[in-house]
Amino acid sequence: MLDGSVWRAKSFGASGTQVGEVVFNTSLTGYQEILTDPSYAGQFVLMTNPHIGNTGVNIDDEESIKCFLAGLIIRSLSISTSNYRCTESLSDYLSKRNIMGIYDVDTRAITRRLREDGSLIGVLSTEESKTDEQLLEMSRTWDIVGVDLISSVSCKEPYEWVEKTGLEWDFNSNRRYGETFHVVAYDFGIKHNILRRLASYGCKITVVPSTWPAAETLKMKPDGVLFSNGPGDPSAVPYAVEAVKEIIGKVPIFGICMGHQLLGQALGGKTYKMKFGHHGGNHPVRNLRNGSVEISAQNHNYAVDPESLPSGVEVTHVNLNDGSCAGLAFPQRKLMSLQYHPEASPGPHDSDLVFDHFVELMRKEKQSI
Ligand SMILES: NC(=O)CC[C@H](N)C(=O)O
Repeated sequence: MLDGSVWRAKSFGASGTQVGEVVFNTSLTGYQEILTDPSYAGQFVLMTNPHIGNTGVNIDDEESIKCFLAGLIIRSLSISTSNYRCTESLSDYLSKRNIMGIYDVDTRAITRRLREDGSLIGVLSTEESKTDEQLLEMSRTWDIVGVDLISSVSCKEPYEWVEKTGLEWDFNSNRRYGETFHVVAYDFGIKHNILRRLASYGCKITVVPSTWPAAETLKMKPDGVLFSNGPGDPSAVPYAVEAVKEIIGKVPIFGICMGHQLLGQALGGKTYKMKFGHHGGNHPVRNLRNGSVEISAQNHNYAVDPESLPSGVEVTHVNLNDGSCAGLAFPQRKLMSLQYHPEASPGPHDSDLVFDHFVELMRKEKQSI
């Protein structure tokens, strides 16, 4: 890693040499959804839960069309899989997708280091011919800051999304209205469960690429626009901030994670890189409007600086671990956003009703016209 440390481990999945940013994720389970979350592009995910692989993988839990992350780092790779939904072992799955994994490495020691030093660039290699010094040099000359990662994970053409959450997994199906709202969803690396939850809440969705012009979006006369999650540095994608700026105030808006950060910038605020970010399914967040606490799923390395926001913008949620901004609203401009993941997948479902709040925002707007 960039701090000069070298860790010996066993390899599984693909072989080769890969560079990326090392982050740790504290989720106890849900590794398949984590592997297919496009927001991990350019990163190695280190799971702090030591036992990974015991439920295998299945065909339904994919959060995108492929694994975009740089690789997986775990303590112990389960020698067997036991789950009625399992169709493949984790190891075969990673091999087929050409993703590197390592195990039998002291993940607790690496996590402690990341907590002290912050996220670090690392290199995974199975190539005996490469010296430690060569690998360390790769970690010194590669960076994730300032790089546009959303364009490499976004869809290339618009498409419609209709699939809802399967009934056996829909724990919140009582709050539905039978009315349909057309949402244009910007794909900065969108997780499928955001689309499924919106569909379950009565939305007809058109997913558009990250570079889709705002004018084209407005021509579609959507009831609302969603700005999705996505990988990397929000300051590296000024074209997306411009699109957000052009849409603000014209239709109801919901931003999630990267979408929230782009909204923060479009409103005139600043984002900054956090020391080691938030990645896990156990982050307490306080809703400042009603005082309630949600346990949330999170995955981000950047955050919006609330001090930098203009007046009128309300901080609606704070992360209780470090006090950072976890949600915004600007009622006059019909927008709301969360830094974390209400769609979970994986993670707790406490925040699911925010999709209902977005639908409410669209309903009010429709009634007022
Ligand atoms: N999940 C996301 O959308 C992540 C947003 C951004 N890439 C960050 O790391 O902060």
